[in-house]
Amino acid sequence: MAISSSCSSVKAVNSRWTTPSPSPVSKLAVFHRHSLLPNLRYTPNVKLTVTNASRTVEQTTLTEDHKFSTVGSDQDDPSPFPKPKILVAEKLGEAGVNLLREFGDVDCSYELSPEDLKKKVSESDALIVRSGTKVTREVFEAAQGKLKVVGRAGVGIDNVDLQAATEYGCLVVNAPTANTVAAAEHGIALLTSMARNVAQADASIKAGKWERSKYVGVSLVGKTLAVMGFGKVGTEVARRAKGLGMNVISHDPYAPADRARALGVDLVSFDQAIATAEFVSLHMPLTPATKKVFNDDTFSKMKKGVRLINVARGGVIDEDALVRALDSGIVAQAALDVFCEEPPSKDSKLIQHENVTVTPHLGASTKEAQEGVAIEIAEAVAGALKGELSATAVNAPMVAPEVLSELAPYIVLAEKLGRLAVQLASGGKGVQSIKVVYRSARDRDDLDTRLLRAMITKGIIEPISDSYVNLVNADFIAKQKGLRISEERMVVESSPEYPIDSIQVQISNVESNFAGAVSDCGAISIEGRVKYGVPHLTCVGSFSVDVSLEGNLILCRQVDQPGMIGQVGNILGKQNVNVNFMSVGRKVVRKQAIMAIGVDEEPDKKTLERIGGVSAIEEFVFLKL
Ligand SMILES: NC(=O)c1ccc[n+]([C@@H]2O[C@H](COP(=O)([O-])OP(=O)(O)OC[C@H]3O[C@@H](n4cnc5c(N)ncnc54)[C@H](O)[C@@H]3O)[C@@H](O)[C@H]2O)c1
Ligand SMILES: O=C(O)[C@H](O)COP(=O)(O)O
Repeated sequence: MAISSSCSSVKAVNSRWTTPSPSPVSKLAVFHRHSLLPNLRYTPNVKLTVTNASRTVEQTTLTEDHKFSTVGSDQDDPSPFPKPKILVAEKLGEAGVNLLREFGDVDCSYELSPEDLKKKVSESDALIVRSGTKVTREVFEAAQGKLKVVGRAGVGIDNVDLQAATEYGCLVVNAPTANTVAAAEHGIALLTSMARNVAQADASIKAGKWERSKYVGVSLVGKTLAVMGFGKVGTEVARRAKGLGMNVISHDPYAPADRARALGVDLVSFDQAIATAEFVSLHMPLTPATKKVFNDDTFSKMKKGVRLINVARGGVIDEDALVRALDSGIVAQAALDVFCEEPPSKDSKLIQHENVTVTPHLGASTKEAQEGVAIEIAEAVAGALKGELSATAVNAPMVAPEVLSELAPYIVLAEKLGRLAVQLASGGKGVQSIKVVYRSARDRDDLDTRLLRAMITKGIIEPISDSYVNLVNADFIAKQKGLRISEERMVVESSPEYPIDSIQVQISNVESNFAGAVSDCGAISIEGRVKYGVPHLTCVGSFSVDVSLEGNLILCRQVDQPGMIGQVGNILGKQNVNVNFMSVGRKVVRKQAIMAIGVDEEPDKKTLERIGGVSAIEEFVFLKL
């Protein structure tokens, strides 16, 4: 479905006036106090100090429309806005909870029923979970856009419906590093205890038995371990297994071979790994591609008597097939920390199997890891609520802080250009086809435009719909609305010190309510630049102008003749409308010109009609920024 513009426009010819749509800025101002991607405004040289238990950072940064230039404890924050509500739905380390309390209202409610969870998220800005809570589409539906961030206090995000989160514009962040060592240590604990029957022997002796010959184990030294998934945990398991004298191979289609080689690990194919190894340890994520990847077929390819360790996700194994492989002796033993269903049913054949050792998803459960994870996720969630782009975002592009800070004024420019362009479109066909041209002196791959594209999309969509657009859902919403946004990079000769020379937004196949905005190629076209940190409109159609993008804008197409600035300025002045910028662009002297007037206030209908009544003015339009 294409979107149609119904923005305010006035034509001098027939003086038709349509009611302006409500200002998207006012709609968003409150909302943005604690939301991902605020209505960014660049205030050069503003210092932001973020202080928390683990670090103090000072950096030049963005502020929001309402000039929230400092973020800190309650005492420092004079903001009249309420604190964000953060629901912690599973046990989180104390240090993380304390960090969150400095920033928001924290509700620690554990073991919520799905119904209670849905009720609570509809009142929460952020939700923090571990692996025990299913954050389903229904949860996002129930939140009705209130939920801005889901924080997964751990690595695996298979319990969060990422597609639904993205559709609802909710950022998902995780804590991917703090439990790596704990998980690897648990993997090694399962490997060694399985090889020596520690758990079974312990149960036997507690049952009053003394079965020394029954529990003869196998040695690890010289045996081959296949690490399936050479990521963070897999790497640490490999490192430790090497220390135990094992020969380690690994399968991971995405891991760099040199990283493996540096540890003395050979990267091999899946089939080679499982056919060669005496021990197979699983460390891949649960994805559609890895679901039940260990099944009857793959077990049949394994070395007879193989031993299996799983501290990744239960779902990568077909559990019924594993029982069959254990019964047939293909798999001699299995040590499992994770299960398809958690907790597994008490009478599960797999759990009860005498050759299986189990733990209740304890991989990340060390004091150290839990404190680390809690701090990592608290920082990520608080940062996201402040509008920072998280380094651990799972469903949004990650933008490095230095890139963000450099792009800050261009982000504002991008949104304003999007907002202006869509207000220049009219007619029943609706906006469908948008082209953005970035002119830059930088190399092609040295400019990340995802954020700019998202902000242009936001600028285009928000004035004409009630969708809330942010970096997370911009592409999704654009697609849903039938918008095709293409991007083009043009390398120009200017200073590479600045990331972008200019941004041009073109809307094609649509009529305009201001013919002067239609360029020679038939598309509505506007262009802007950042000058001294301030976004400027520099081109309308094929006319050059130069007006700072602050307040609102009046564009007039007129005969280029003396006295025009005075006449229009007079009309505005009489109504106490302050002009903040004015620029006239023309192609041929004394022919046609475009006058761009930046105004602080919104002129009333009569004032605009008077401007339209000036005889040399052929058309004009009032645009909200
Ligand atoms: N049991 C626990 O408590 C616990 C603790 C931490 C992590 N985990 C789980 O361990 C797994 C690994 O965590 P991580 O932090 O190392 O993640 P990671 O993202 O660093 O590593 C995962 C690796 O798997 C690889 N991979 C993806 N698809 C693959 C495939 N088809 N075959 C082989 N490799 C594939 C990726 O390339 C990546 O290198 C995750 O499933 C995570 O949820 C469990
Ligand atoms: O993916 C993870 O980080 C681990 O599985 C840990 O899960 P947990 O937070 O539920 O212990």
